[in-house]
Amino acid sequence: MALVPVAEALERLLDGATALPGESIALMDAPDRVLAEPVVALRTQPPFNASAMDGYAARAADVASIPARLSVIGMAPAGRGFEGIIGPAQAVRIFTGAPLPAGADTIVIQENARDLGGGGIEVIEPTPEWRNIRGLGLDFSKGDVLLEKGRVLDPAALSLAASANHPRVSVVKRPLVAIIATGDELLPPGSDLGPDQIISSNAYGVAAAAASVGADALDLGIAADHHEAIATLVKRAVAAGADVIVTLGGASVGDHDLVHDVLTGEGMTLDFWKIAMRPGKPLMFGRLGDVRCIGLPGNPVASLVCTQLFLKPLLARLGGRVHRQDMREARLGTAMPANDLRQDYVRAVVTEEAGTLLATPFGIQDSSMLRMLADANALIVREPFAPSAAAGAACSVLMLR
Ligand SMILES: Nc1nc2c(c(=O)[nH]1)N[C@H]1C(S)=C(S)[C@@H](COP(=O)(O)OP(=O)(O)OC[C@H]3O[C@@H](n4cnc5c(N)ncnc54)[C@H](O)[C@@H]3O)O[C@H]1N2
Ligand code: MOO
Repeated sequence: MALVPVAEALERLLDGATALPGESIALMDAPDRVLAEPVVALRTQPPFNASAMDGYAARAADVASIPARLSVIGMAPAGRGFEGIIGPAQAVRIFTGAPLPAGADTIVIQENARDLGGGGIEVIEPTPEWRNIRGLGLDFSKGDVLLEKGRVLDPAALSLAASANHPRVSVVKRPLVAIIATGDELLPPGSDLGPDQIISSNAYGVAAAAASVGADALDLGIAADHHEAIATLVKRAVAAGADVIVTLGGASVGDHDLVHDVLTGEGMTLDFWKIAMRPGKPLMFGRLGDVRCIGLPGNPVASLVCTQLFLKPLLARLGGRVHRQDMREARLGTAMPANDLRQDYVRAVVTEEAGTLLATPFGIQDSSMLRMLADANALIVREPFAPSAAAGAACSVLMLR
């Protein structure tokens, strides 16, 4: 079977992936969630003409020129408006946020008034009409669409939704990705290892990547290399309502690489298996009903590079989010040989020198080497059949952090 080009593999994997249905949640639980429906104002804000300052509500005609002496006939704190009407040469002591009393059409800030005692004040600064007043509906009016569907609920959006009188919002369900590690050699971190065993590491990075695009991960642990063990965890993933099942390892051609057979046995329709990419050639993708199944290669670096390139965009889509890879132009720090048919993602360190990014690849690129991946901050992307390139040549890099 010909290897599927990376761009085509991504297209096929994302085909038909749209935001999951909405769910209603309390606003306090909604930070960083994505709106499934627009937020429409249930009220007008401010709901009355409001004082923007502490001072005196007055008639502009009385305070247009100074000196102006007024008698204070009442008080209007926020939350309790003055119920009378302000007449000529009268004022009401008012505080920020209080409704403008009837008859008043300006606010004299208290710094511009002197208390004369006995209920009188003298205004010492002329104050024009409508000064220091927030008009009815200055912020928004009932029925306004305040936040569009797809908006990520950042702090300002959350406070706005609250202000519009919504205790709950409808947000896109968080995608659920079930993760199944496979391999007789694997044990969880903290284990006493036998001589032929290693630690199962891939699920941790995959789960973190899922969380970084707003998805939930369900770690189903490690299945031994036999059909029933893997099938049991696949069934568990489906029963848990996973939107995506990720298997780790067992995707290649070895006698113990059972993932394909198990998944198809459970009803998966294979879309593609094996792509023109290094690392990550054994990547598998299929659909089990509505559940997308991604078979990640076992080699840890291949697992995580495929997660970056395929799983994160898919989960972002399902979560109603836009995901862009952070691609930059750089210069090669060292020469690179010609590439073969697989698009290469070369672990590298990118530094900035005099405004130019310099990408220096690591000398060894074995896809088992997690330490080098953790030391890398970027992947140099080499197109299939790219010719050899000299140090200083332009290159594309995918920034990882
Ligand atoms: N004859 C061929 N052999 C291999 C090919 C090939 O095309 N022909 N492809 C190679 C490539 S590329 C990769 S990548 C690996 C991936 O194969 P699998 O997906 O079947 O992975 P495994 O064989 O199960 O494991 C490979 C390697 O990774 C370790 N591993 C597996 N799972 C985990 C985990 N959860 N955490 C940490 N490490 C894990 C496993 O112990 C192996 O060392 O196949 C090549 N072979
Ligand atoms: O995907 Mo494999 O990791 O190319 O080594």
